[in-house]
Amino acid sequence: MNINLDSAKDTLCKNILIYGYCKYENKGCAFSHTRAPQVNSNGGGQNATVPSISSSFAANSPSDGKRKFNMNTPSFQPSSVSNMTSKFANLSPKVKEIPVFVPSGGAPGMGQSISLLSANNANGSGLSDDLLPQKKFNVSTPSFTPSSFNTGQDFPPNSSAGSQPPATNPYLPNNQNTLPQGSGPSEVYFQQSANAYPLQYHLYAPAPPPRLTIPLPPHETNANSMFIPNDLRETLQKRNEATLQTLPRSNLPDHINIYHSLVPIDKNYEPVSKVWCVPSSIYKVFSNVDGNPYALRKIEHNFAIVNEAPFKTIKKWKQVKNANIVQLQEAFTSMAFGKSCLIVVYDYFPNASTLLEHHKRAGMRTEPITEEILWTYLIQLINVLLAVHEKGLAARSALDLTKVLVTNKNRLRLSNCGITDILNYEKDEEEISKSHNYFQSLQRKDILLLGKLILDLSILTIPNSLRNQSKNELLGYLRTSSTINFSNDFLEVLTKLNEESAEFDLYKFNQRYLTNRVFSLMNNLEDSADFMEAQMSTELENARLFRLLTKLNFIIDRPEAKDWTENSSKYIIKLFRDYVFFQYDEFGKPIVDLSRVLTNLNKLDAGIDEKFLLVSRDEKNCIIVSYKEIRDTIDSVFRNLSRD
Ligand SMILES: Nc1ncnc2c1ncn2[C@@H]1O[C@H](COP(=O)(O)OP(=O)(O)OP(=O)(O)O)[C@@H](O)[C@H]1O
Repeated sequence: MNINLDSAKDTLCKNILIYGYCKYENKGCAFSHTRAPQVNSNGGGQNATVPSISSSFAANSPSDGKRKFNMNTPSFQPSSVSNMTSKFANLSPKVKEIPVFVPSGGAPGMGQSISLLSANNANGSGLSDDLLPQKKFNVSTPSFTPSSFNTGQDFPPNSSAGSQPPATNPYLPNNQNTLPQGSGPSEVYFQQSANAYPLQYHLYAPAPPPRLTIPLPPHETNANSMFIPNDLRETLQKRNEATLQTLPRSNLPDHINIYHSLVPIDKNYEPVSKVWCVPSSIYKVFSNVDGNPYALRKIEHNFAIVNEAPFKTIKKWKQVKNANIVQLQEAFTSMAFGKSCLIVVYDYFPNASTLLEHHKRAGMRTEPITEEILWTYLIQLINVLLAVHEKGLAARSALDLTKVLVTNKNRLRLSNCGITDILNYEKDEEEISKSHNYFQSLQRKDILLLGKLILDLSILTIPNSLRNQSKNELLGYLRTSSTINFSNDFLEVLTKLNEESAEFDLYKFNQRYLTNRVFSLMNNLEDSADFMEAQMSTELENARLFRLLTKLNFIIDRPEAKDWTENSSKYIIKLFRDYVFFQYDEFGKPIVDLSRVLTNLNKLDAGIDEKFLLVSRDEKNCIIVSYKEIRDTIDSVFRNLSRD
């Protein structure tokens, strides 16, 4: 290993950083063993303006300072930096040796197009004037809350238009028990979360419509194409927001077994479930064990659950692994709500909606039904039914428009599985004692439920007044209507699924009617995966560039840093910042070019040998320097900073 002894003695030994001591300290280790000074937990000295930070870190750190929070720790530092001491130490730049070009009298010349105009920087040193200690970052500074989100006062002007009647929220204290017009319960919970800082989506300028887009030459691109599309980003951000949403005040229990932070997620709160005919509600919760969010279903059962027997299918349900099911985690009873309730916990899918909500929500914009969507749904539901039946189970009431979730574009998941098995346990046991084929008959009923579900969705294409007919009449109407354009294949499948014959072989049905359709679905899924991968690759560099910018901001304009003179190594960092961000064109107009920033930062991060000219703001000093030299300087200054 090549170690530059000159620079090594200024570099803190990695063993000190990681272990707190170096066993080679007096046995030839060339690196510095001077320990960092102690953090004063009383907030003295440098830390006086940030007492809360210093005291909290001090409380957690051992007195010898070994484990002091340090940006230089191996987990944080990019590998290129940690290798720097050994690999590139002898390449560290000697700024004083870099040729300095001083133009005579600051005459306009080669540096003009990148001249840095700074009206308020009269001293020309490149330093900003506002280096006052009170400007230090302080965590106790009150945070900014947008006025429209003040707790309990205003609601955002764009909250959904008053289409729903006021509902009663059973979980709020009495004085706030009425929801404003048009706000679903979850929206109100969100507003009342005192610590919520909703993202202002409008801050991201949307891409202009194609007719307004200025045609660009083929080698140019605009900022929108460099990042993931706005709508995809917004969807993902909204999901994150929904996942992290909390409810500060409620009369819900603090925790139920290992689950805490309950937030109701029923969009249309109904006290009694239409499917199980017992009071039921669903909450987003967090697990104490793994910290993940889950959907917790509470059911107030009207019979006593005194032993494990009703839960006998739960183990099997937990074993059903399928892309089209909401995974069941566990089921138990709890007294946390004041009386015995059945609790069933599932995976949580933020902002998921039920098929009913997705296609038929009163007063809301819903996705119109097409034959292609119905084929996609059918294939996914048959896929999950095959997996469920294979385990000797039956989906039962999970095959309902209010229980099948849409978790992504055209992506279905069967949810709330296993609940009917628990609630119907005694009746099922009776039936099983009478007939050994009871579960097979339930599986046959699943096919009829599936047929009904697809039929219910298909009739959303016909006028409302014609929907209240019998199953056979509806099928007849769909076949003969001149306004409905379902293919013969689809109508045959729909009829087959709704036939009440004793025998139905799901595998044969699959082979006969769905094989060709599966290829088309597979094609769409592959396209979607390719799209997502392409989007991910546009964001690939973000973390790297963010770390680089963070480093630059840690270094530049530090209030306590005095050494920014022209001969200091830090000077070129500052000139580089000016070169990247504070450029003006030949007409004196600021250059706000994102691709230029990205190009420069990428070159800096890669540390390439390309040389370029940096000019001081007063245009008296010019330095020719390479990206590699700047990167090495930044690394060395940052190392020193994190060692102090
Ligand atoms: N696992 C889950 N992850 C995320 N959201 C879920 C999950 N399960 C259900 N939801 C959401 O919870 C909401 C309420 O579901 P629920 O099954 O109670 O519907 P419902 O129409 O009220 O039916 P019911 O009449 O049985 O109460 C739906 O918007 C659904 O999207």
